[in-house]
Amino acid sequence: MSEIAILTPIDALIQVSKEAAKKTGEDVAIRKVSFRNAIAAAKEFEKAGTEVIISRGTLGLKLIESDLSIPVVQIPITGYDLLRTIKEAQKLGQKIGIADTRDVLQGIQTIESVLGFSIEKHCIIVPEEAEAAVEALSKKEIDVLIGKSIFTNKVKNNSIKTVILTSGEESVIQAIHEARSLIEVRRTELKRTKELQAILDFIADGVIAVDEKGVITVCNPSVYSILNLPYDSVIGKQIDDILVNSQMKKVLSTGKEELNRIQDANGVKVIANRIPIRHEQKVFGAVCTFQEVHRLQQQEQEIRKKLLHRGHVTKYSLNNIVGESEMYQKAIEKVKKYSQVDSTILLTGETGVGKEVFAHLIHSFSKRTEGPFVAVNCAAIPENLLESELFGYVEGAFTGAKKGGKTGLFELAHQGTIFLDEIGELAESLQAQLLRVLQEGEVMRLGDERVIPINIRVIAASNRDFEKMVEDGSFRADLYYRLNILDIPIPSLRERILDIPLLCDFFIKELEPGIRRNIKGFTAEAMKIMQSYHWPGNIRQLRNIVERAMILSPEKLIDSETVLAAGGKDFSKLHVLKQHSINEVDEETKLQNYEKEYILNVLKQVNGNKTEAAKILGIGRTTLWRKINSL
Ligand SMILES: Nc1ncnc2c1ncn2[C@@H]1O[C@H](COP(=O)(O)OP(=O)(O)OP(=O)(O)O)[C@@H](O)[C@H]1O
Repeated sequence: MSEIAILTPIDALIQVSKEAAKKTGEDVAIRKVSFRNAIAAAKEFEKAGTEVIISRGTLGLKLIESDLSIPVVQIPITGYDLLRTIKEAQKLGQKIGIADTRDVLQGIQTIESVLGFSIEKHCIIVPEEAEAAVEALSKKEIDVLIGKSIFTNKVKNNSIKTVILTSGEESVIQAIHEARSLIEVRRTELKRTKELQAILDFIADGVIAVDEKGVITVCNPSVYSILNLPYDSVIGKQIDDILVNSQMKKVLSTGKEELNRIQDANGVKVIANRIPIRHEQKVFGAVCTFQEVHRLQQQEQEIRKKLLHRGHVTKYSLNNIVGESEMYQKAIEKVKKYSQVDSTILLTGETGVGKEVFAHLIHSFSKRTEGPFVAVNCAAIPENLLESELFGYVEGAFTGAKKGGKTGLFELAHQGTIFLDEIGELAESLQAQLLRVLQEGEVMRLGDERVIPINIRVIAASNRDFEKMVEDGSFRADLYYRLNILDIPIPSLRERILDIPLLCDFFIKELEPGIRRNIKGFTAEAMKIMQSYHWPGNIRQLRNIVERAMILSPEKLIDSETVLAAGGKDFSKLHVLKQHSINEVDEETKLQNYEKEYILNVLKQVNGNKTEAAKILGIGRTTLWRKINSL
């Protein structure tokens, strides 16, 4: 189908159009139509794919005003057409009259001055004035009437000759060129509209635009899904009928943008941006983009998880923790029960008993398991740094603050669990801040005034005696009660010596690939030694000694000599014990005495350096401090 079609009732123009089309090289469909069937014919062309209709005169106007959705180009009456027609009229008579619209008559005025004679002119505005125009010109005793067919048809006086004013080849060529440029412009526009449509269809944000009266003109699919509206149901409607409290009318009247506003949109919490659309200082519409807060939080969570996939996920499950003793199993039962609720948990127990392992377990059993697990050792980070680590900061909050600021660990734990190890070491000022986080469920970055709501579960752990700390005022009582909603005391290894063989087997298997020694286990005597030690460093210390014994052992079975060598200074007193037969001595007193002697020995060796001593003993500095105090 031709992209351009010329429709006209004038035979002469059909012929001219054929010649013109040939000269332009365009494939143009040319059809003779009557006034009555012109619109139907144009629609047929439109349906078949024609992109522009060309016509002229009153028929052209009729097509322009019709409901065709493709453009109509008018063939102009050029000065050349006028000149040609006047020359023809001169051959028929002396006094020439013309009836036409103002623009055509203006062209006549220029020609009159060139030709040196005047023409009677009658200006009309609508075709219905044709008859009156002809009558008025007749009264002026003209010999020839120049005009379009609607005028010449109306001449009743036989003495007046007529010449139809029509467009020549040049004018038709001009119209064909115009039609071609229109096609190109429309195609570019269409491409742009399609691109824009694809963007609007694809983006997850809801986009809604209104005109200056608040009538919805654009609405993308996300709007329907976020607001739960039937598809395609809002275009042409008033924004306030669709979105309660849309605030769009306010933006239209003030011309001021509104950014990052959290609001309720038909029951859905969204974060919205609204901006006015301006042209030459005049607001003629507004656009609103919005996102679902819930979705935003989910995405944020995903990003956080991806950025932090190392270190902020749980490492332990029930498969890699060992313990069959009744006490230990009771603690595990508590883990399973408490993990189902969101209340704060306090884990207590000596260093190395597995408090962090328990925290991981609680997280993985809880409904937060897909969220982050953030572990913070409050004793390992200096007090002045801990605040900014926990709460984060905004750019410029203090000298040395990173560009762009920093997300705090509380924020990073959003939708997950934060494990605050060694909570007993938390400075007083931070104790107050932590209490606020627990009570309000929100944090504020250093240097910022904005409050960030967070949804976290707090697990705290300590090997300190909280009741004593609360009593002597070094730990806030209110914070202690807040943390201690649910408590899980984890038994020391000393209290579950029956688990020692199991743990030894477990560590042998775990360490084997790294050490590359085929170790089968411990001799009975060696195991007895392991079970008679008081294990101040608990499971962590046991693991270290098993590793050392595996390396030192000349045989597949680790014997007592190897165990004592692996235990080194830790086990030196046990050597004596072994000679006495371990079962004869009262276990408790025996262990306490050994521990005392042992600690003093180590301290002596390192000239009283407690950090060094704690390292050798396999216990934390605070545990060592407590033990020295009770010597
Ligand atoms: N039940 C268990 N089975 C196997 N290994 C365990 C178990 N409990 C703890 N461990 C191991 O013991 C070591 C110490 O555990 P963890 O760090 O959880 O102790 P902690 O009580 O948090 O110590 P601290 O008070 O010094 O921070 C880790 O290497 C852990 O893998």
